[in-house]
Formats: sequence, C-alpha cells, structure tokens
Amino acid sequence: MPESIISIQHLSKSFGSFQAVKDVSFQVNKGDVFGFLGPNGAGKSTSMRCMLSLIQADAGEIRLFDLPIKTHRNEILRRTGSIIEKPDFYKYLSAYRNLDIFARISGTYSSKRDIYAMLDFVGLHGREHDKVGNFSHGMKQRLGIAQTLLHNPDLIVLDEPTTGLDPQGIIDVRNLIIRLKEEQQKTIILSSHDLSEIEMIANRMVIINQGKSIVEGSVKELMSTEHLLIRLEAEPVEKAIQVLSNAFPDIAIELKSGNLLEFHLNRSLVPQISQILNAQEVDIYSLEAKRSLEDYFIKIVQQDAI
Ligand SMILES: Nc1ncnc2c1ncn2[C@@H]1O[C@H](COP(=O)(O)OP(=O)(O)OP(=O)(O)O)[C@@H](O)[C@H]1O
Repeated sequence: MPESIISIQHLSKSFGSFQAVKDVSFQVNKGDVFGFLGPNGAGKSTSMRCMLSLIQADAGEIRLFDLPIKTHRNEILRRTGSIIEKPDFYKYLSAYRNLDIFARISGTYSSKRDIYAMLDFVGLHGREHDKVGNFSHGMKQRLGIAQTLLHNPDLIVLDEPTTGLDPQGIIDVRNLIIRLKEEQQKTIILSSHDLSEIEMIANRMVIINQGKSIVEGSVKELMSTEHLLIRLEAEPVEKAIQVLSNAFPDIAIELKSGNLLEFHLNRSLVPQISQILNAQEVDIYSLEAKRSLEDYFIKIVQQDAI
C-alpha cells in the first residue's frame, strides 16, 4: 500500500455566509507530484491554507504524514515547505543574504555551503550576491522554492507556482519540480488552473470545481479517455469530411468556414487523422488538437450526471 502523505476528507470552509470549500477530499502518496487542479475561485488556495492550518477548517479531516494537523501542527510543519503566497524577500539584499536571514529566523541550521548548494539547485548559481530586487518573477519564484528547501522538508506545497511567469520561467519552475521529485525524492503538491501544465509534471491529480472535488486519480488514466477539440484545415474539404466520417463514424464534424473543420476526437485517435487523410490524397494545411480544463470539466460533469 502506498504511504499516505496527505489525506483530506470532506473538507469545508466558509467565509461569512460564503462557502468557499464545500466538500474536498483527496490523498497524496509518498513520491507523488500531485496536481490540485481547478478553475479560478474553485477553492484551491483556501483548501491549501486549511491543510497547513494557516486558517481553520470548519469541518473535515486533515492528516499529513498520517498525523492530524489539529494536534500535530508543529511536527507536520517541520516536515513541510510551502509557498502559498508570493514569497517575500528583502529587495535590497542578495539572494544569499535573504536565505541566510530566513534560515536564522526560522531556526534552521544552514551553512554557507548549504545555501550555495540550494541556490545552485534552483538555477541561481552565479547570482548568489545579486540583489533580489533585480530578479525576474521566475527567479524570485525559484528563490522561494530554495527557501522552502532550507529545512529539508519531505513535502512541498506550491500554490500556482507558474502563474504570472513568462514561458522560460514556466519551463524552469517545471523542471525544478521534476528534479525535486527525481533527485531529492520529495513529495510535491501543486495547484494550478492549467490542465496541460499538470499533465506535464504530475502523476496523480484531483480536480475541484465550486468547492467540491469531482475526480481524483492517475493523470495518465484520467487523460486517456479525454476527447480533444480538433481544428483541421484540409483540401478538398468535402472529401476530408467524407473520409473522416467513414473512419470515425461517431464524430460530429462541423464545417466552420472555408476549409476549416472542427470536431471532438479521443486523444488516442489523433495520430490517425493525418495518416487517413494522406492515404486518400487530402492535403492538410493545419491540424490543432486543443484541450481546455473547461471542456474536460464539461465532460466529467456530464458523466457525473449520468
Ligand atoms: N478571506 C476570504 N474572505 C472571503 N472570501 C474569500 C476569502 N478567501 C477566498 N475567498 C473566496 O473563496 C473562493 C475560493 O477562493 P480560493 O482563493 O480558494 O480559490 P482558488 O481556487 O485558489 O482560485 P485562484 O486560482 O483564483 O486563486 C473565491 O470565491 C474567493 O473569492
């Protein structure tokens, strides 16, 4: 049986009369990169805050490392590193000094060597003595991750770690998360509203919507049944419709404009599109397979209702 690192059961939390989290349950196992996925306002940050007892839950069971957070808060937090809010640094001090001060305040013994190694790990080698005020948002985010690592936690909690980063910043943070798992054997939970982001790095996930968890499981398995929205430009377009309809009798093809077609298709069948059309001498000008969290939700919610 996998070792449970986080177990949340029927969590709920209201702010005044507004119920931000209604019924959230999920389990994170040792070694997981766990995606906590949901649209803006779904209740991800609130759930994470309750999980770390930054705010108090109204109801539900929260256990980390198989211990209730209510009675073992300090012990749990000693084994956990988190970035729930934007990490705060002294802008006029260097990356090294910031980590050094943080280590002293938090009572972590970190030698100069430890701090250098940490900065190197997060890709800030050579920038140790630069002022943080001159860092990009992505560099600050990585410095924040270095800060959470100072006390060598087993679990790392990251709330929307790639939000607001430029494409390179996103890649850097994504690679860092993968290395945290692979090289340092950390267990990681990260929230996001971006399904493709989670798909790239997480092995398991839960999806929450309007304060409720709707589906939890292996990312691969959940995604394997997924239908993508296909946008295809092909010529001659009538022949393309005919060939595709014969090959995939269950799909509804829409002619959008000119030679642009749209239809939904199971992900596993996407590679066949070009093979089938090429074999029938239909030219493809563009082929785009799109997924969105919203489409995926609609499908899951519809399945849920059946
Ligand atoms: N302190 C608070 N007081 C009142 N309402 C709050 C408070 N914190 C969060 N909310 C509300 O609770 C709902 C859930 O917010 P939360 O931040 O948990 O969502 P989220 O899934 O993290 O979204 P985002 O991705 O936008 O951060 C939102 O409607 C938000 O406005």
